Amino acid sequence: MARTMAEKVWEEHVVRRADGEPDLLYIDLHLVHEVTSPQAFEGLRLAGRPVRRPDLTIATEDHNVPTENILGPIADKVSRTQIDTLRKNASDFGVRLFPMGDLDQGIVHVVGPQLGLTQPGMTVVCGDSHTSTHGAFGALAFGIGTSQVEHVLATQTLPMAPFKTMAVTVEGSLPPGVTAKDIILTVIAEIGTGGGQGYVIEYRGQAIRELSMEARMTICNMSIEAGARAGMIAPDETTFDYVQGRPHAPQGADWDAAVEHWRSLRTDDGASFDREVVLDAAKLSPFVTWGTNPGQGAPLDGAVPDPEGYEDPAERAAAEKALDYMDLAAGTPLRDVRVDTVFLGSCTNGRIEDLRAAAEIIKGRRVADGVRMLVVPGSMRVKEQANAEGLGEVFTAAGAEWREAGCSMCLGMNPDQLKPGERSASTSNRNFEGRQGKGGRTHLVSPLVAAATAVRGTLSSPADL
Ligand SMILES: CC(C)[C@H](C(=O)O)[C@@H](O)C(=O)O
Ligand code: SF4
Repeated sequence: MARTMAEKVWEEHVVRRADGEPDLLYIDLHLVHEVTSPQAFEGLRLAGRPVRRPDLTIATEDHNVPTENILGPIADKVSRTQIDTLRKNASDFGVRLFPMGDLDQGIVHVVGPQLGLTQPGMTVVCGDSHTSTHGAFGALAFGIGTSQVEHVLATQTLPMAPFKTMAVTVEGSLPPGVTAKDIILTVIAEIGTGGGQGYVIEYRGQAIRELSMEARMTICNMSIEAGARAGMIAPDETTFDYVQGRPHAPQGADWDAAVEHWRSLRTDDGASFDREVVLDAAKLSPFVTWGTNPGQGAPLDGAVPDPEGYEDPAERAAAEKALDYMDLAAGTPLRDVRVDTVFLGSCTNGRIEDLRAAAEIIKGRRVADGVRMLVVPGSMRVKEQANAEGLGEVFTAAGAEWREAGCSMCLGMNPDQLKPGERSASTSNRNFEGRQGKGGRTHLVSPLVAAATAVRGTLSSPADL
């Protein structure tokens, strides 16, 4: 029978199947960070169990790290405790850790792919919802909770409930100036933040095939914002070129065998999906959010919607509440919305291509008066590469702050936060109330829109400059 890619990868990892029980899956790669791992390690400690496969487990510091003065002590006590606990756990259990100051440190979802740890056909888990990022390689990658983290640490397996399959096909080529971020924000606005619930989404079609690996990661990263269990893209030459030669990639004959296997993972012709969504790339344009969930978005060319326009009473009420929190009036052109802060970074858009795209726009220009721009590389390797290409200088010459790697202003777990009432254009993935700091207001945007907005001070695209 014709099968989808997700079904193939799943089947290859089933180690136990029994009637009326979830399949027990083998886990190829377990990524760990400081926020969701302390109780999991503590559970092992209490049970006197070791980590089953320390060689398949890798930890990094990202959420709680400051992005300035990283070698000094962490001022915030909670953050310091989280980091110290991870360091102790990694050392007690023999897990490799990338601490602040290490060249391999960075956001967990940037570090895995960059080291070649993430590979096609793998099962990847992490106690983090944006683990869906790794699906860009044709891996089946799930965010898991802390009790599941403990299960994987102890057994390298995980019982998993069955999933439904969805295909999101983006036909044709993207117009210039339209990016992966615009695709995924449009998809979420279309299917809603609950539209993906229970599904593994496979993104396909010409526009997806034409994306770089980094852009594919941006798309899969936000699958969770549509409520999906995971997102995937079929591995192809773009994938193989990206993985080849990375520190953990297979080599020589192993590489050839791996590529042959990876090619077999694509969805068979004639395989059926439980749901299909089709988008025409030519109709897409820069897309931004106006509300307080990632599905409340509109084309930048448009205006803040009128809640009266929603037929569904729940959607209308949500829009009213969002506009109130965001302090926006219905009908305001989105281009007139003034921001205080621009945040370029996160596991959605903090990779080298994102920085390059933004730097190209910022180069020779200035960040607008009264606007603060934070540029935060997703990893220290990204920072190193950016500096080698002169991008750091471009950002600082324009008046932006060029920081060290971490989650930073993507969420308020470190010193990089919005003040109450401040408004940001942010390349991250969540615009929930208070996400970037208590009372902060977030507009999700692409790196191109972030850069143009920094220059003009109002939500803008490079075409406006
Ligand atoms: C802290 C962590 C559990 C959380 C997640 O799971 O996604 C964070 O990374 C986020 O983006 O909100
Ligand atoms: S960058 Fe943001 S979304 Fe990504 S792992 Fe960190 S907090 Fe979560």
